[in-house]
Amino acid sequence: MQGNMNSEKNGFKKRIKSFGFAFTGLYELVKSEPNARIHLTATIFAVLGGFILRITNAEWCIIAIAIALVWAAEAFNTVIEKLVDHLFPEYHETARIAKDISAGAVLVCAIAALICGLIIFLPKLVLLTNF
Ligand SMILES: Nc1ncnc2c1ncn2[C@@H]1O[C@H](COP(=O)(O)OP(=O)(O)OP(=O)(O)O)[C@@H](O)[C@H]1O
Repeated sequence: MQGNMNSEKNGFKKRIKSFGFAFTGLYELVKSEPNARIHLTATIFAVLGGFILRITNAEWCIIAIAIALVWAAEAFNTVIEKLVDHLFPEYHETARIAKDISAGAVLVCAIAALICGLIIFLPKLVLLTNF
């Protein structure tokens, strides 16, 4: 029983620590990647825009998914870049292809997020400027 409780405690502590590592990872991402700082700026604008233009719950869900998609793609792209740089310090065709495909994935997500943002915010901005 005592052993169980201890392992649960350790398990809970471990979960908290894991959250800490995950936040450190996000901090490293923003610190080391200029693109991540662009995503951060876009995220702040999207959230502020959401409040100012009073978007609906469904629109918030779409914006949240779009933001998460871009951040996740950028994070995985950075991981791939770092691993590729470690494995192939010199020019290598495999490294080029891996990095280009990974960058392509970010581009696809960013374009989708931009389209969602335009569809949601543009009509509201037009209405706002008309009155
Ligand atoms: N070791 C390598 N071998 C071959 N080509 C490479 C290598 N490293 C980078 N490249 C090529 O250079 C491009 C840019 O790589 P780099 O590591 O500078 O990424 P980046 O443009 O800085 O990406 P990000 O802006 O997302 O950090 C890659 O997409 C790839 O085409």
